[in-house]
Amino acid sequence: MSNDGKNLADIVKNVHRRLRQELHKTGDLESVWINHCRNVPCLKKYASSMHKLATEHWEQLRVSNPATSRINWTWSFLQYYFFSGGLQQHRQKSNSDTEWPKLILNESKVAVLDVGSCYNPFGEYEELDVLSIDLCPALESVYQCDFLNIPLGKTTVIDGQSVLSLATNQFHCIVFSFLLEYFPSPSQRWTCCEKAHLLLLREGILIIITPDSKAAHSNSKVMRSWREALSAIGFKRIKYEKLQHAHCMAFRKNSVESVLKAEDRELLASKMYIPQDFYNPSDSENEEKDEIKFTEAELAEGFTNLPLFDE
Ligand SMILES: C[S@@+](CC[C@H](N)C(=O)[O-])C[C@H]1O[C@@H](n2cnc3c(N)ncnc32)[C@H](O)[C@@H]1O
Repeated sequence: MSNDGKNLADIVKNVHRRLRQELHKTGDLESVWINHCRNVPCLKKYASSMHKLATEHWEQLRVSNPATSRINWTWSFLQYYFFSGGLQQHRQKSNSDTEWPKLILNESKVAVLDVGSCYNPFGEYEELDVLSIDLCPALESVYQCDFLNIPLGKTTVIDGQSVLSLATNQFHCIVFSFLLEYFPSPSQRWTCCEKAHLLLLREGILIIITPDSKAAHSNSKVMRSWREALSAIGFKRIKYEKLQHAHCMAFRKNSVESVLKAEDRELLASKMYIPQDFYNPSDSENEEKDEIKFTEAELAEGFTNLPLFDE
């Protein structure tokens, strides 16, 4: 990547690192998050850097090598699932007698909620009816909203450029593209996934994309842990693929909400970890070495556990 691209990536990574540092120092997740949301100059710098990084630098790679793109991957999965019989195949596999509502696609469009959208990358697809939200939008087509704290209710309320509440059981698809690792705590990642489950229609899809330029097996333990946590919420992973720079996953909402006990929720939330959670982020040298240590056996197991398709 050029120097400009590297500088932009550093701005983005430094915001993530600073959030982890603050949490490590204070242990007070709520205050760390509130202070972060109030730091408008920092949010705006992040938004413009991320926008530029994605549209000027990563876009070049997308053009020269489309198979590396998380946007292309998501679109191709949605085409398969909603327009080429994927939904019906998975309904049969799940042995469910659920009737998909007749209005499955309003005017043949898939209703997508893109959380942490930044610059509305899915807005280019006519077949998608996208509601793009972000803590600090880079473009006007994206609405301001803190997904962690947005109330869920019967209707989606939009006021000017802000989303004030979101309707449950409304979306065919929710996208978390490079979102979850922004948060300094596993419990925040868990909260996002629980909310996604409430917002999706039954048989809807949660897409999770998380960056990782290492080989697939090196973080297979982490991806397996996420899969277990999401399964307890009622999501079944129906597709996994490791691209050059990201893990891409599609989870299907297979069941209605399950009632979890408080202690189970705590344990499950802790499963939404990322390797960086375990390091003292004040030692910035660790940042580049942030991988969980694996035994040889775990590495071998990792190879067999990461097929292109799970089913
Ligand atoms: C790394 S960027 C990813 C942008 C885009 N989804 C992509 O794939 O290029 C993460 C985005 O998540 C947004 N974000 C972080 N926390 C959020 C929250 N609680 N609610 C909504 N957006 C959030 C950030 O503002 C940032 O734009």
